[in-house]
Amino acid sequence: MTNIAVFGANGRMGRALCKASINNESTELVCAAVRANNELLGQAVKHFINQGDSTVTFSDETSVSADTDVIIDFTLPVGMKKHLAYAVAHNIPMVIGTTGLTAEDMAELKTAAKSIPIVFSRNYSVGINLLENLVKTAAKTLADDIDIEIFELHHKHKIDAPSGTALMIGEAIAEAKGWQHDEVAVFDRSKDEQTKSQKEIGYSVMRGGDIVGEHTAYFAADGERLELTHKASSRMTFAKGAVRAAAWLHNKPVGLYTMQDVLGFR
Ligand SMILES: NC(=O)C1=CN([C@@H]2O[C@H](COP(=O)(O)OP(=O)(O)OC[C@H]3O[C@@H](n4cnc5c(N)ncnc54)[C@H](OP(=O)(O)O)[C@@H]3O)[C@@H](O)[C@H]2O)C=CC1
Ligand SMILES: O=C(O)C1=N[C@H](C(=O)O)C[C@H](O)C1
Repeated sequence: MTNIAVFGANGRMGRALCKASINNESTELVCAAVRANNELLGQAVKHFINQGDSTVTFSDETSVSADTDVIIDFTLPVGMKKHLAYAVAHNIPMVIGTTGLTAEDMAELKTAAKSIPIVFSRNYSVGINLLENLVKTAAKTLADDIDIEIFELHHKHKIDAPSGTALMIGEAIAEAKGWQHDEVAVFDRSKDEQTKSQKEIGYSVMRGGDIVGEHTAYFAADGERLELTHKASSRMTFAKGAVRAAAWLHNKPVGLYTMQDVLGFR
């Protein structure tokens, strides 16, 4: 059994993670942590997530249950870094899904993974992790005159853009092509006064309503176009994946892992 503490437990993903931790037969939710000023402190989690059989109450993120085996964090970069420091200080493995991280944030995460085991993925669905491998095959197989674009759609509350998943897909394509992602990523064409170059990965973003998350990688040539699309229709998909990652991570050696490792894809 893996005892899980969910940080940011009142968030959209936090709620789904609490539910998934309760419902997975290899895991138990032992702690639902929120910020010290949160009005939910002390209230029963089961009422909040409509899950009848948990006795856990919301607790302060600075004092996590002593029997925690793995912390899960889907918050914001500033929160994630605070929670990462807590996990390192208390020697607790961590599953991280927070997106919008800078290169400096990633460097911090990699340093932390030298003292605790960490799974970090910008998408915990099985489908996107398979898509990551499919786009690599497409990028390697298709001729050099292909134009590559990534389009993502998310709900109106999402802060970071492009999504972490879109960047993950773009980075996978760049790696397969032998390109430096930073050199080929194009986020804005509004000031371009010339046509695109062949060595580009263009990103487009749509935000609206309650869209859970959709990603398409386009490989467009003269005369044909390949579109590889993934559509998530429930946050429980990501939550179940992250809880699966937590159970997998429990008792693993120190190091930085991804969902590709959890799924046995590499
Ligand atoms: N990797 C994946 O598969 C997925 C990743 N995500 C990512 O997960 C993250 C959260 O998304 P979502 O649940 O929709 O967002 P929400 O806005 O619903 O939740 C954010 C949570 O983070 C907490 N938080 C924010 N700032 C801090 C802080 N400084 N310290 C502590 N806690 C903080 C919030 O607490 P409070 O209410 O107190 O502000 C809240 O609980 C995003 O980065 C998103 O991109 C989402 C889905 C899948
Ligand atoms: O914020 C979200 O909702 C999501 N964020 C992740 C991302 O940035 O890729 C994953 C998923 O698409 C949902």
